Amino acid sequence: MSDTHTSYKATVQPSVLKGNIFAPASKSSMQRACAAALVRKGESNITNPGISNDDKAALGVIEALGAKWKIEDEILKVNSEGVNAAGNEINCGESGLGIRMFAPLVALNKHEITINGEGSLLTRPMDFFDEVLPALSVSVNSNGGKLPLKIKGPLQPSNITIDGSLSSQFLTGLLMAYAAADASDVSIKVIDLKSKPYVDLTLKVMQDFGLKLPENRNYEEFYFPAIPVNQNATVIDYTVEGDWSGGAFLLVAGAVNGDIVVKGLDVASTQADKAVLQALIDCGCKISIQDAQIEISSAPLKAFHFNATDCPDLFPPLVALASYCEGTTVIEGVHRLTHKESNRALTLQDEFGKMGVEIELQDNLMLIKGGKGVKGTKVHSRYDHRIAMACAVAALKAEGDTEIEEAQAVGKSYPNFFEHIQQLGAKVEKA
Ligand SMILES: O=C(O)C1=C[C@@H](OP(=O)(O)O)[C@@H](O)[C@H](O)C1
Ligand SMILES: C=C(OP(=O)(O)O)C(=O)O
Repeated sequence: MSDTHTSYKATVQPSVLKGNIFAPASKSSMQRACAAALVRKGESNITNPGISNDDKAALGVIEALGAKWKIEDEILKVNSEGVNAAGNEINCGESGLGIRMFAPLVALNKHEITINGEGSLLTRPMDFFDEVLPALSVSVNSNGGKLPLKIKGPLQPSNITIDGSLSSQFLTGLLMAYAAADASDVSIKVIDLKSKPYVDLTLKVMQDFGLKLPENRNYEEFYFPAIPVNQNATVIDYTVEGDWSGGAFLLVAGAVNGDIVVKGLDVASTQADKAVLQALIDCGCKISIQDAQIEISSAPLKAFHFNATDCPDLFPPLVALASYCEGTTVIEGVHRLTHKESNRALTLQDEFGKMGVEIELQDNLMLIKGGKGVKGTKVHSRYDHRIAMACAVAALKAEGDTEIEEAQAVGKSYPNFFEHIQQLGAKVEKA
């Protein structure tokens, strides 16, 4: 497998896309599957495993927490006896979901374990754990609310109330850990939960792996009943879903300058970023949504309104789309962008500004003044995979070439992104 961390610049020339492409595996689905396969005792066979840096980090974590895994005939086979860390260090790479989902699982161990990460993860907030884990009998020592975290359990589920407004990922981790600890007659109450569909995905994966499932009381309370569950009965077969988050860039590429078919995206998925379909319909591109594939091609595009509060990862592809839509597009949910791999409201404003697209930020609203032409120039990924992909898609119909520095950032979620658009006819050079 090629190294997805080595720095490179990608130069994208204006290109018309044509043909068929499969969306990549969803890292949200894959990372959850890894966690669920670790939690249950027995064998899990995971088809369509992801290969992104975040996915690889998740495999490293479950191994450090006691699971054994191998890839055979393209199927990821995980064997676990439940969470049981041999060592005292865990590294979550650059994955926000990784640290927030695995930290409560790490806390199931009795001995002290240090959790660390890399790149932008080192500056993202983790103070949630300082506040919440002590209420579950876990001692925590963070670096002023940042990584590294030193955690010593074992975590004991109890009735707690948490704040869900910063990220849903903390809840995802607690739900997995409560299931692993066989939580009984206890609930997690959540105030102001954001990114709700991501919690639906967590519950779906827990169900698919036969873990103990809480009752979802209107996203305000998750109640684990006092009924025991046999989490270990059979071999589990799970298929990692196609990725609506990465797929959104392909779909937008089709809408901006193409006539393509994107396969492997399930319209019945609980993934938050499936909502990209609404924006595509509203902007007036040609789109035909079928069970197994989406056909999409360009047409005169018009500005649209979209609320991305619960699907914040759609901001970057939608900004690329809005750049080509006549009029001012308004996207709500800017507050959700501050603590991603970059502060995405500002990085989108800066990098698209270089391409001649004016973006105005009005508190929670982003206004993109589209339809005035996009100019190819030198931009920077800001070490954020979604900024790199947004610039690349915007480059497809720009005037002149676009040079994207530190384009290897795409490896976090979609290492084959540039190869995929090349297969569709995009002229891309990596150097
Ligand atoms: O659970 C997940 O897989 C994710 C949840 C979202 O984060 P928030 O819940 O912090 O919005 C999303 O932005 C992130 O890329 C992946
Ligand atoms: C924010 C993202 O991921 P995470 O929070 O898991 O690092 C993302 O993929 O855009």
